[in-house]
Amino acid sequence: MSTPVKKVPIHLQSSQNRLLIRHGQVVNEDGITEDDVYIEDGIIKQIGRNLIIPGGTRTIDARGKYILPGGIDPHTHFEFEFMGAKSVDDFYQGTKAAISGGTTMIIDFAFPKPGESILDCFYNYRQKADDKVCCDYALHVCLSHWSEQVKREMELLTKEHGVNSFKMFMAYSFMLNDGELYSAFEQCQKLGAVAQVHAENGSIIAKNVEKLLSKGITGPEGHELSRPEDIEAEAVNRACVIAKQVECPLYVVHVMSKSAAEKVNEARLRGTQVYGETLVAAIGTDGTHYCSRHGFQHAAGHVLSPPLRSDPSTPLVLMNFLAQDVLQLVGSDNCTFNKAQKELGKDNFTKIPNGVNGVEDRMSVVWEKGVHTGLIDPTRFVAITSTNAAKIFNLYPRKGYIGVGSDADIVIWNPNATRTISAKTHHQAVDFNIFEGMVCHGVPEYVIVNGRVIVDEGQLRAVQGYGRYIESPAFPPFVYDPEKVADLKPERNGTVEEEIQNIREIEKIHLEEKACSSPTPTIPEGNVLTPSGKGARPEGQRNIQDSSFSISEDLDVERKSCIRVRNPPGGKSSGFW
Ligand SMILES: NC(=O)NCCC(=O)O
Ligand SMILES: [Zn+2]
Ligand SMILES: [Zn+2]
Repeated sequence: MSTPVKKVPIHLQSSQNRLLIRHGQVVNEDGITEDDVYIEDGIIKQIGRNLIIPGGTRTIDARGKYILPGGIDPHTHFEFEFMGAKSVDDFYQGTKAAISGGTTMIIDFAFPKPGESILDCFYNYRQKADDKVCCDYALHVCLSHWSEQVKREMELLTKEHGVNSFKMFMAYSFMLNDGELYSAFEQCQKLGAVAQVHAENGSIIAKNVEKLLSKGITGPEGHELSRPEDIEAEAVNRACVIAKQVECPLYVVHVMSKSAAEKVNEARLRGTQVYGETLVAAIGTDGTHYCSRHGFQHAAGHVLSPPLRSDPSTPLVLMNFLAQDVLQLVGSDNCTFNKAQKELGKDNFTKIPNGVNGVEDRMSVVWEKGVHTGLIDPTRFVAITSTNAAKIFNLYPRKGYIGVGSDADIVIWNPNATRTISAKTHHQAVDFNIFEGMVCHGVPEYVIVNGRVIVDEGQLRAVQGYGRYIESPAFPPFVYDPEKVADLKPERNGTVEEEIQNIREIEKIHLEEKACSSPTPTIPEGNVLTPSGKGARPEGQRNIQDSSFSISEDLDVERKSCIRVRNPPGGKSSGFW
């Protein structure tokens, strides 16, 4: 099977006019300026004051508003067949919802079906997505087993298909063991790819599940009990240790707990090249929703893995970690199942399809919890919702940046407007929203995707098939060569074409070095994504208490009251606790 060639509809082939955005505050991760932005043919052509532009150009007045790089959601699962169900947001509905919330690019995970090769899986995802996506997209590829064939196909995907990231699981039936992780990371390093891990200790989860079910705990509250923080933290630490052995850059997806984030931080301080992604779910809600008093539908609607944490301080702590560069980015892990699909686990929490919404609300919730509360400023907001993803996956400065030569993926953000999140009004296909009722300050009033105004004064006009597959080249310099790129910051008013050229040069050198079997490039130590000093954690915030607990440990009365024991063995009430 060959890569599908995408046909661009005739009405989208010509330049979608010209656009001038005036009087806004242009926000990049490194600063804010008051400038006008002129767009032509989907590309930012000029930035500055008193620009000379052709007559008849549409003008948007952004006075009092921010002009942000469109959000990049590095973690979605559209139309994903998982745990006996298929996620209901497909590539059309999912990307449409993304745009309505200010996200202009998504990176989905191609996950192979049983027996499917990763190459065929990639082709099949292209086939599913290309004609549906309303915004640009890229693909990570999941390794659901390890073999010589997988190893060969990783090379093809990296060299010929623009895949530069591979996700491996440390839990679920398709988890890799430590030796396999080692080999897979080694191959990633050789190819200039980023290794991604779902970090939870699958063997211990299996034991905990067995114990919980035997005690009659079958409801959604069992989900978090079977997967406590320690189990996440242990796997994060192990993945970091393995990555360090082979000097492979590591990206920990969905960091959900304080203890796991601490492990990412410890590894970074030790000089491991590791990046931590948390989820909008983790900073916008918490694991108290698993309590049985909420009823099955509500609790099951919050089930994802790793789970939301019952320690209610977790969202704030994770937001602080994002502020301090302990964590680098926020994804959505949008993997939506309707209430009827969640019912698959009515009698056994292990059968509840794992996943929640987030692609539409990610930007608003991060703004609300981060910028509106004063924990971060708009530049850090841009870094954690867009720029860092672009850097790690080698899309920068084409994406994640407002500069001359960058794609015109732009959001005009009104920090004073509010909206209330609800499943009744969201654009997603799913019939539940984990942020139901949350009032968010900060609304995307205009969303420009490749130069087209798709959200226009709040009105959504998404175009099916308008998005493109974007190749993610190997050896992202921000990951593989941080010292070289440190001096290459694009000039805001200059051109980024030169910058892109520089980056391509660095990639070329790496590829040539690899071809000559030269020694492995050394991975410089420490934080590479933010200006110096930003990553340093202020004194006094280092010893945040680890609140994880073991399922054999006594729980407080409040937690116990959240657990419903069904069919206790021998008809007695459970003596589990
Ligand atoms: N996170 C989750 O529960 N569902 C999506 C699959 C994954 O990312 O592990
Ligand atoms: Zn995962
Ligand atoms: Zn995921």
